[in-house]
Amino acid sequence: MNAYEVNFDGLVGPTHNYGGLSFGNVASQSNSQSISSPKEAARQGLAKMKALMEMGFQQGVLAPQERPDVAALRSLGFSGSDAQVVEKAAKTAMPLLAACSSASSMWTANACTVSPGADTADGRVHFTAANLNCKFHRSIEHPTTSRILAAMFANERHFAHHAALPAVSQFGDEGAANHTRFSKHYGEPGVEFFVFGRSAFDRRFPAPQRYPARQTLEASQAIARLHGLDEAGVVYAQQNPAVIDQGVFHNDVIAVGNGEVLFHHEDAFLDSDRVIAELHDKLARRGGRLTAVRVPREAVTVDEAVRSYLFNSQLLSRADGSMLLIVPEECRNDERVWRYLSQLTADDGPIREVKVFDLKQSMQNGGGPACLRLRVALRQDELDAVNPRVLLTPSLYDELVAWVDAHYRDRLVETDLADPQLLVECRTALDELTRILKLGSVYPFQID
Ligand SMILES: NCCC[C@H](NC(=O)CCC(=O)O)C(=O)O
Repeated sequence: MNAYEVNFDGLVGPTHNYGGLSFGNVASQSNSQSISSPKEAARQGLAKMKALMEMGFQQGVLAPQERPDVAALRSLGFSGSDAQVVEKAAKTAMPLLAACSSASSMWTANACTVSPGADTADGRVHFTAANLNCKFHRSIEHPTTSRILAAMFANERHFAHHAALPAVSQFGDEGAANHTRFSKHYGEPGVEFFVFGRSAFDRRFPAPQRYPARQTLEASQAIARLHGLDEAGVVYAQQNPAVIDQGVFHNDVIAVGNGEVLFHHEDAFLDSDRVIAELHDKLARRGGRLTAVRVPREAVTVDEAVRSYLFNSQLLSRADGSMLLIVPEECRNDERVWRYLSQLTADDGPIREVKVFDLKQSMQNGGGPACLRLRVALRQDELDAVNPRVLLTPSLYDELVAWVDAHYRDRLVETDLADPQLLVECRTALDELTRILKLGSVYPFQID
């Protein structure tokens, strides 16, 4: 039976702005208070989705969230009508309003962790929503994320959904950004690779000193248990704490894997040789042959990787078995990174082509091509069970562009978040979107 990797890209929400909310994420911190364009951001994301669809890849869409999150503000003590809640928060606690207004759910690599049916004990595709509890503005995403995933993958025979892990930092979980899967073919058992930043319960593991490690070993282990993964098909690795301290807040800022290929910086992991050897052995027992493309620091420094987002790329398998790398424009603007990429595709390795996309609006908040997509490997029968309206087609693309143009602002700054009209605009847009994508009622304003 055929099997595919389907990329579900996050549709950027109408409140996309630069709140400077993510300590440890260099782009988010340095672009704080810049002027954003929600419309341009959404269009840039849609252009990438369309391009992949036109290249023949399976492409899906994941809906944004209701923002400002009035329910979250109410839980923090703001009261009155919805408009009053927003006004009071703006007057007395602007940082909280900004946090409750972030469009951060666009980075769907952080929506959940997914294990394909070929890897799990019951043969179903398993999803665990990420609690994202390192940052308040992201910790409020998972209840709606769970409802949206349930509406997209609404078939109990094929899909199993798990609620987010306990909402404490000891089980800090950032979803697929710290998870990669290797396999010879998408429909066959593979090796799931979990990369964590620290251990919460075992003091023998080192930890970063400057910036937080968002993902814990214990969270990754819990997900492997929930999904019913076989130890023979699981590898855990600790991210190098030194690179977290240089701004690598998720593993997908320093490594990306697909099929039988791992593309990574030489400083990405602690005990790198052991990690690669274990991946190699476990994949070999699944009938695959790992190729690790290791980028030396002489070619690209960690700092250059963080600024260009070289590794926050999409590594895609083409029909002929070779691979294509989707990188952000920032890679072409960096002379050394671009030189490295030119050499990479000229060499005899698995990566034969590089395509560049302008994702500046998202990049300025630290979200590149890989952050913007959730990968779900599906066999044909599982793909047939997905809500068909969330799979991109030329006509859905046209509909979504028209929807963005009708509802999104061209420009947004922090003071605009205080405008109660923004909430009305957001709800009107999302109400229409749930009809376009046939999601049913998934937003708090639709169900409360
Ligand atoms: N995978 C990419 C995630 C980027 C995301 N940035 C943010 O939330 C920045 C939002 C702001 O600063 O407005 C994060 O750090 O989790």
